[in-house]
Amino acid sequence: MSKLAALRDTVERSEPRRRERREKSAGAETQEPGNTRDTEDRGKHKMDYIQQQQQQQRQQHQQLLRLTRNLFKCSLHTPLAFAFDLWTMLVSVFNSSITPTFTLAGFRALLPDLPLIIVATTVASTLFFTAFFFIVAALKSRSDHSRIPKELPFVGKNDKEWFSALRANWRGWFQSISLYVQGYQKYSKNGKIFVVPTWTRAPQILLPPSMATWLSMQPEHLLSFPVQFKYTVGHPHILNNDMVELLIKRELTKTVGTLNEEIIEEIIKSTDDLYGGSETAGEWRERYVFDSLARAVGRVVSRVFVGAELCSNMEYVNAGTNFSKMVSISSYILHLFPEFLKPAVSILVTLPSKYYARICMKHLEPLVAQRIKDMRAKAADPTYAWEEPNDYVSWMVRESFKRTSETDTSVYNLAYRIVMLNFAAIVTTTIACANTVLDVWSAPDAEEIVEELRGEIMSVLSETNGVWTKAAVNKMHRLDSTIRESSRVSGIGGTSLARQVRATDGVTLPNGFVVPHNATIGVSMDGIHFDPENYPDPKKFDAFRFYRERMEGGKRNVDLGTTSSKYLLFSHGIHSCPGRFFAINDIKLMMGHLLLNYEIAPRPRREPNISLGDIAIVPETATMQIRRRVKV
Ligand code: HEM
Repeated sequence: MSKLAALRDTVERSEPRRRERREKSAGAETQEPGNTRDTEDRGKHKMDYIQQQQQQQRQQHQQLLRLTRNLFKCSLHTPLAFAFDLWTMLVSVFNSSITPTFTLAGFRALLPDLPLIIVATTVASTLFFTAFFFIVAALKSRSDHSRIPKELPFVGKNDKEWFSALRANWRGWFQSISLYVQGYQKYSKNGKIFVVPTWTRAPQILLPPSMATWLSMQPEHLLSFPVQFKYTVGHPHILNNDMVELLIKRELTKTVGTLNEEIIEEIIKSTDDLYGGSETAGEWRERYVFDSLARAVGRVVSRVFVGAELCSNMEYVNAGTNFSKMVSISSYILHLFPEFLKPAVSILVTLPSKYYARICMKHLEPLVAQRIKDMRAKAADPTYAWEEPNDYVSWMVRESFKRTSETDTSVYNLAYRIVMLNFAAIVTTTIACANTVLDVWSAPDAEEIVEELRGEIMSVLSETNGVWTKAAVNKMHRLDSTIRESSRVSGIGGTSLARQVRATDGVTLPNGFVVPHNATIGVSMDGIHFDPENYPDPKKFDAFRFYRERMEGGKRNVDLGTTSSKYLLFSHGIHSCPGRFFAINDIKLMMGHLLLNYEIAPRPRREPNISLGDIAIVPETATMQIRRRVKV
């Protein structure tokens, strides 16, 4: 019997039973309590009725399962059948009802078996695309590997294997951390250079830590960050422009601490919405760690970027987060293709990020246009009844008044800068918050850590009447140490200071070795962060490690914002993250508020971050049990 015939059979066989059940249940409904004479009969009848209902529900579930199994088997049959199956499944899930399933399945069952030609075309095209993808990946990896100087040791590649370059890249995709740490121990510790494969990019040449400071000081025209914004984001005139970074350094960093009242207000609103306000005290809720924090962080960061009104529009906030995710995903996909195919492939793979950028722009363009109008009106007439908000949009518009080019003045270009600012700020800050929550509340001594942190925060805030002043936040050294330590052990990826050689003649390293044009270089961040010479017992999450170094070791440069060749979360040198002081302030405020106002249940284990190539992804399925604390 063909699969489709099997489905038709299931549907037909189930129909009389369904009719019978419907009749029974209709009868039961009319006979229910009102039709019985005495109380005993009524009670018995009610019990029967409930049991009947339960049994009916059980049968419906079983049928749904059986039907779904059959539908999936049939999915293999034809693409058209697959589309129907998917639709049927979705309807069933959303309606939690079996009726539409039967209707659609019945309709599906009426379809004739589609001709063999369609089945053959589907199979042939799948095989063709798989073979095409395999050949493209094999050729690209071979060409990428051939550009690496032969004399450098390669970790994770065996030249004697068939398709050695492709297989090495595969290892670079799934075993990256062990390769980075292995190569670091064997070569970097001895001052030598080595190479690691990456599935997506060309193999990366990793330099010993002794060259990290040199690497961090190289100018952009020699070595630059290996991004593909050309394809993933476009708008080169906006990206290759100084305005975003200038305003972060000149305005945003200067205001860190001064906008804490607004930031705390937004933190309170967003955490009340997500985790419950004081009226819910004591009630446990289960929340996804990453997703819920992304919503809160997106809102908080946006308060300073775009002001009080737009920051609470969750369509805008979520679109900003999704834009960042989709740009990263499309970049990873594009890295799989050779340069000449990227323009064509990018049209398809950037559709999701373009969609989210459009949602952001729908809100940003009118905001920027209105701000320009208001600021001009106020400049022309100081009595104009309008107060300029102290946010990134105002700083940007004021800066644009000093400039003349279309890139720096058009509403579209100014609004798109905010989209890119979100890209740099939201996901990175969320990762740091999510890692901290997971590391603290999964630690064996979670309760003691939380008690000490609460004690510190309360003691500092008692000196400022509960106000989160800049000085107060700076005094929270235990909190700072906890976030820094979490980012050391959990981090954002396996390598740091990744740079592509732009100089056509290559670049000469401090030891005289010449790295060729277009090669990618960097340092093994995992190796450095897990080196026992840098951090005793390096794999342990030791929340107060840096606090002790500060208090007992007399070290002053161990706060979260200090970068060094041994601590690379924010990179190091001339390209170290300019937004880190703003990010750190936000993370401390967010964690401080959670610690003081919420209780998070200790977690049985810390789900490991997922290492994909050179990035570390916080497991999005990790959840936390959280409740509002009862204040005494
Ligand atoms: C915990 C949060 C954050 C982390 C871990 C982080 C990390 C980084 C890293 C590793 C880089 C690359 C530096 C390099 O080229 O080697 C970077 C660059 C950058 N970050 Fe951040 N960042 C964070 C938050 C932010 C925020 C909140 C903003 C904006 C307000 C921001 C704006 C930027 C910009 C504009 C660059 C590019 C700098 C350049 O090209 O020279 N970042 N960040």
